[in-house]
Amino acid sequence: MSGKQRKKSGTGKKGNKTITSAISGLRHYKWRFIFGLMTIGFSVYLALAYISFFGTGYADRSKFDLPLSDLLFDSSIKVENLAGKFGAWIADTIINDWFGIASCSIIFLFFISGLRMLGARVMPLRRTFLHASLITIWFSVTLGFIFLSFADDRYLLFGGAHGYFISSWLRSSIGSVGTILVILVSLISYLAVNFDNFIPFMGKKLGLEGKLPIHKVESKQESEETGQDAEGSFEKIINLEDRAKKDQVIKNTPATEILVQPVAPKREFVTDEEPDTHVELKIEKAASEETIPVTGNTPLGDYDPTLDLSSYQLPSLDLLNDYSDKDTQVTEDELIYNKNKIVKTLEDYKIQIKSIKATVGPTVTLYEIVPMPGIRISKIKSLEDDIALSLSALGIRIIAPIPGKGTIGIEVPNSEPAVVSMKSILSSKKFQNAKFELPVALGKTISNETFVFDLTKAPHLLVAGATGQGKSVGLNAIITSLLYKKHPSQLKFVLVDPKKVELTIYSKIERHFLAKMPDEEEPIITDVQRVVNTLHSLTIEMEERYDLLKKAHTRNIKEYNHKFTKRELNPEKGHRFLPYIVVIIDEFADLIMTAGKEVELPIARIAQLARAVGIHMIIATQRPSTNIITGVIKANFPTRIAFKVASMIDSRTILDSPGANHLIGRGDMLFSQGSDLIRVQCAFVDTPEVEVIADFIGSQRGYSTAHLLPEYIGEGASQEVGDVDLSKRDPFFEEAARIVVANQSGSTSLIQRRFSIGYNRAGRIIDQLEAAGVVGPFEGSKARQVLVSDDLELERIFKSLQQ
Ligand SMILES: Nc1ncnc2c1ncn2[C@@H]1O[C@H](COP(=O)(O)OP(=O)(O)OP(=O)(O)O)[C@@H](O)[C@H]1O
Repeated sequence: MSGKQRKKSGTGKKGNKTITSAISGLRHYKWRFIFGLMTIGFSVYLALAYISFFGTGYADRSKFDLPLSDLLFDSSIKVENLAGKFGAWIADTIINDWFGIASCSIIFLFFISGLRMLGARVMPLRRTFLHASLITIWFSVTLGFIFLSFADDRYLLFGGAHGYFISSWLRSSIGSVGTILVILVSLISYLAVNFDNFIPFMGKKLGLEGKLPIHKVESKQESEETGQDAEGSFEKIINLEDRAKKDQVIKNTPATEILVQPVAPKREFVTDEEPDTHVELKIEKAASEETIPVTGNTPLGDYDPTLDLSSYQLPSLDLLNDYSDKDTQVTEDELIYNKNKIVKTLEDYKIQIKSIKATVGPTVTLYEIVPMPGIRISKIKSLEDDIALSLSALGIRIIAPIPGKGTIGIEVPNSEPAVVSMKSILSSKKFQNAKFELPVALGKTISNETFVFDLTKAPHLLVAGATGQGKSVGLNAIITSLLYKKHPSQLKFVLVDPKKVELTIYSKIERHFLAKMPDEEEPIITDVQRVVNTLHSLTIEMEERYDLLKKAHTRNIKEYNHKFTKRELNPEKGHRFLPYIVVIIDEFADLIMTAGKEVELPIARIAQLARAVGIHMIIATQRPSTNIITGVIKANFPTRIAFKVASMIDSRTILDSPGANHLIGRGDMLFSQGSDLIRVQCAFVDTPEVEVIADFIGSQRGYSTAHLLPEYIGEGASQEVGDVDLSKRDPFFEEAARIVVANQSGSTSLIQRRFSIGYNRAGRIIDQLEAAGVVGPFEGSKARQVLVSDDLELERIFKSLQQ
């Protein structure tokens, strides 16, 4: 390729990049806000022009035949329309030249688009557009037909030019009666397709009840669910797709069948001549033909936790920026210069080299040398500073020997480090094909390989580094990788950010990915007391999860969830799908300084035990001193990440070895797991990119609240049964007692879940049950013993309480 050609293709690439970055810039929420506002403004203006046209169109009609430029720029021409000359012209165009008075749908569509750009969760655009278009065309033709004979001498064409043209064509082709039939049949078909209750409604009106091919069960369930009558509403049309799926779940059809079922039009389920129950029967038959599970339960497909938010879409890679234009290659000259300097410095100290090999990484190049036999490795190691001096470069690190290779490595920073974009890392095969439970793509290693690790194996992570060296970017990279792989039903974050700036971006994904205690306002925890309470609440969650694991005879969350999805665990007995919980604590030092042991102990306890139940912690600090990263913390956080730190002592505090003090900053880091120490260039993800991702997730349908952690009762709360006043029993008391006896389990969480109440109230009910003699006393984390064995005995207790 000639130099010219190369230059040309380079420019083309750059052009593409400019367009891509411009597009991703436009997706930024601020731009969306501006466009949204402009679109709404335009729709209001159109509405004004449209409404005003009905009063002023007659007076203005002589102006509409003028060319637009004359109309707009000739100041002697005046119009009556309140939206001015342009308004008069556009109203005349959309009404008379297009679809007549039904053109108001265009204004409505603009308005809805504007609201959606502003982030409002109103009607889905594509479906609204489809329905609005069908309704507009129908009205246009119908009005065109009705007012056909007035068309020539009026300033207002009710059906517009479109309606006039189509209806006159229809009338000349199939006559007036044919046209009326077309209009009526199309209307009835539309209503029948989109309103489930239309056919039964018509059947009833025409006295054909029970003779029409309808799906009674579905209609019944639907009206029970919505409380709406036959006519339904537009809202109902647009929710049809979701509801169709939900109905399938209710009917216990196998999951595989649900997924392949065409969702929206319910008429798919209708078989012309068959009785109402046919569809139901067919589904059940299909299910019973499958092998019946050993448990003898009704055969069900695997439980799919993602069905709760079945339309959820993972963020796409387009949301991320590509920083590859900042990619700079290390030149051959630079490599040779560095090699010569290294060889010369070593020779100065009488160290002969057999061979030297360079591996170019994104920010650092590794020179691997094989010394002549008889050279002591410690001698080379001691020359770190001399080599740094001769290369006049900071951040030189000597690895002697490179584990498993028998060579000595000298890492030299590149003169122009490249930025490793998050996009390149997430699009890598290694990450895309990663089969880990919680895959985290961190960056690129020195040999330019994508570095991916499994957080569940970590199982907790300590991140440290001096200020401004890339910690926050690192945390964002971790969160981003998880968001790109996991469905909201599978993962929840607990975010602690005493600085109140770094993690607040994620509050938008509260109803998808965040967990918090009930009654908490803010999803991101910034206050020390709330941190302490949340940590205790996590400890309760951990204990509850251990209970569930024990009851299910499983050893860890993976086995438990597997059993649950295979429907081998009964939700009636308190079993539930357990999402992973990742607790991220930024600025851990601030917490330790203010709350000391109050936070250290629960953190250590969770870190010691929570691995098996799917709770993982990531704590970050800029002050890696021994009073912050204590022995207890260190012992429980085996995986550590060190960004550049100020001193060798700090490096030892984090990694138990020097090295982090020789890093070059800007995301250059050492990843330590067990005895492995890997140098990685952290992927770069900028705050606006994270905002766009959070916006994308936040704008999708989510759960009604954040994932709720168990309520935590402070230490002072009384457990005294003597205080319980049985004359003021909770309204759920009797029902709770029946559940406890039926399940023979006196667990607070069971009651909490059954009645969807907070931990405090469930705890009070349990105390009342204890006072009434239904359950035994408090036994630590174990569920209480149930003292009543059957309903008869329970009824006797209820009677005695009423006396
Ligand atoms: N992986 C990276 N690649 C390129 N540049 C980076 C990378 N990580 C960080 N930087 C640069 O370093 C700057 C500081 O990073 P960051 O905000 O993550 O530091 P920090 O350690 O969190 O600082 P603080 O503790 O003060 O919040 C970023 O604005 C960015 O310019």
